Amino acid sequence: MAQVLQSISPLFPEQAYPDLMVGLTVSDDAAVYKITDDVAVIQTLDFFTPIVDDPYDFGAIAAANALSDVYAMGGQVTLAMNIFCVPSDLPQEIVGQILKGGAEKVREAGAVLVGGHTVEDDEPKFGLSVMGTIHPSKVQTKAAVDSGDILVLTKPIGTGLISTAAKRGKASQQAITASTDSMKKLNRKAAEIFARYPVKACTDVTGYSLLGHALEMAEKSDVCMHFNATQVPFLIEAEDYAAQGLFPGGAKRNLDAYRDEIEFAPDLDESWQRKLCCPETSGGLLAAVPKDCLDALLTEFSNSEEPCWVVGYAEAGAGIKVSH
Ligand SMILES: Nc1ncnc2c1ncn2[C@@H]1O[C@H](COP(=O)(O)OP(=O)(O)OP(=O)(O)O)[C@@H](O)[C@H]1O
Ligand SMILES: [Mg+2]
Repeated sequence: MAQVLQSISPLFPEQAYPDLMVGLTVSDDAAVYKITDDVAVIQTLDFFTPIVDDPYDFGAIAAANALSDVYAMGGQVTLAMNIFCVPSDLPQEIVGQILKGGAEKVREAGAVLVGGHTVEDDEPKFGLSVMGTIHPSKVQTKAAVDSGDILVLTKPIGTGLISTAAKRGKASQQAITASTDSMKKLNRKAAEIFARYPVKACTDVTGYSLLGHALEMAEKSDVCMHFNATQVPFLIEAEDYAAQGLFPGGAKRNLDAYRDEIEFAPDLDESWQRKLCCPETSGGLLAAVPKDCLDALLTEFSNSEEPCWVVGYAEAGAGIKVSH
């Protein structure tokens, strides 16, 4: 996609839009446009096909996922609009449940749903267009990781493994519930805590996987991001499903795409490598935290009963290194 976008980004040269802080050329989790010296708007949209059976949960997950890109930029959400593709024979009850799941998530985020657009389609698709706000000096990007920063992650990974196991009838109800709850969880509180500290670099972990999104940050920031594999948190039973080979197709695709830029320790076998490159849905925030505020930040996460794991650090160099 990045290559295709290069063909349209010259139509909008940066110098012609001095108030555009993040757009096509920079490319990040969301676009950011400065309105005044104190306020910038954040704009993003996301939608996808059902990834769970329950229509309410699907709506809630799609909404949490769409809202997440505003949180990844460090902002708060203000307005949301539904994007809805509906098969003509989908029962009204299911249509209503998808919309309700999304709307209740928008309200939980403190935003207001103000409209949307619906088209008929063979396969249902749902998501949101979201507007948020942020102080221009507080914008967090993928390009601002500094050597010496500590890498933290706010949700366990493994949603792709559990979804694949569920599709093949191999996942426990406990694992399916844990994964659904994780995907429905807003990144709001985590983003609010990051915003109280000098955190400049953040993204959310989604389809390109933990290491894929980290690689984007490493490349844009000109640093090497070093992960300790055993510090990476996994959802319950996700690693068991990996041991059974229940990887989604995207795990190998991601790994093949990034293999040249990732140096794995020799004892991290193909299964480990795929686990860390497995696509996630509505994952947590991956942030780079300056070392001198790490303890205070972790204490605040702990006091707020919000999870946050230290998973690595940034150092001089390039690409990704993963040790055991
Ligand atoms: N069709 C498109 N036209 C213009 N820009 C696009 C298009 N598709 C993606 N982009 C831009 O490419 C960048 C990456 O998009 P993507 O949706 O993969 O974002 P992400 O934040 O990495 O993933 P996620 O939305 O799952 O968190 C974003 O800046 C997005 O606005
Ligand atoms: Mg994102």
